[in-house]
Amino acid sequence: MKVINTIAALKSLLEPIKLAQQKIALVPTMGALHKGHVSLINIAQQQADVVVCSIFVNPTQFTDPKDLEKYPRPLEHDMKMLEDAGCNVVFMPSVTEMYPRPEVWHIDLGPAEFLLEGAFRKGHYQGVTQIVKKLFDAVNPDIAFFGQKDFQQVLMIKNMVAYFNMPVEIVSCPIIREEDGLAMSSRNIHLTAADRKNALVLSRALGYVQDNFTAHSIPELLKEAGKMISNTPGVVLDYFTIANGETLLPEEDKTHHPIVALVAARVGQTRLIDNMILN
Ligand SMILES: Nc1ncnc2c1ncn2[C@@H]1O[C@H](COP(=O)(O)OP(=O)(O)OP(=O)(O)O)[C@@H](O)[C@H]1O
Ligand SMILES: CC(C)(CO)[C@@H](O)C(=O)[O-]
Ligand code: BAL
Repeated sequence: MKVINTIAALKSLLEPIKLAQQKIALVPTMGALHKGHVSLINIAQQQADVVVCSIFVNPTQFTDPKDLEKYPRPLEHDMKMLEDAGCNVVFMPSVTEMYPRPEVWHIDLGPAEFLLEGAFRKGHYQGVTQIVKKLFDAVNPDIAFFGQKDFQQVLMIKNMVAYFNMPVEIVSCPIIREEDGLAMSSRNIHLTAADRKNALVLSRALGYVQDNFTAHSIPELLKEAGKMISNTPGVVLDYFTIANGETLLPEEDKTHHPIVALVAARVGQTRLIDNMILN
């Protein structure tokens, strides 16, 4: 496994591979790797010749400075996970490597930018697309893999790729969960034992909605899920919605496809997100 810290070194490693017409995959991450990230690498390995994983805690997508400051950075653990997963290249740049000078970034990501996560983390998707564009320019991948856990992020990245007309295929990969259903997330490390128990209500409420999607109306499903969450101590709901999977607007027509239930909540001091596709 090669560990690379600069764009120049990355380009000189990857350009001959690209010229030899080998397929290059990119798995962008912010580190603190878990089985969810490994699953993205494993899916990438099935579809490409060379897998590059980037680890970069991107400051421009954080809207809460405390969230950025306490973001976990367990470097040795990450290197071992990537080595064990058989990752070919790790790209781990510094902040100045990615942002050598002040820059203005703003692109039109469509109206869904301002909904859900975009409403609670203002400017978040400008920061995400800014760094993903830089990573795509540095790696020049044929294909890039993202988790469905960040459902809105995948939509925003697809919109960014369309905006710049970039020749990169974007693949959304299934959510990997703990045995009891909690979606794996780097931020789960911040949960206390009580939070960890309370956090289960998120996947349970989503599971309830998924299991009962044909039997009940959307307002009934939302009411029941809302009740489940508000009856759980220590959980403060930001949103629970049943939405059109393309516009992210609340969906009323059950025949539309895809429909997705999305949730975000603060569990103790930790903000978690999760979702399930319903049809
Ligand atoms: N449980 C999961 N299953 C599948 N993919 C995941 C999972 N968790 C994260 N990913 C994906 O891994 C990629 C890198 O995510 P990131 O490094 O932010 O990890 P994270 O666990 O989502 O952390 P965070 O606490 O920031 O939400 C993203 O495309 C994300 O959607
Ligand atoms: C895509 C990403 C690596 C960009 O910083 C980040 O938003 C993430 O980890 O999901
Ligand atoms: N996994 C999405 C990145 C973030 O929360 O900033």
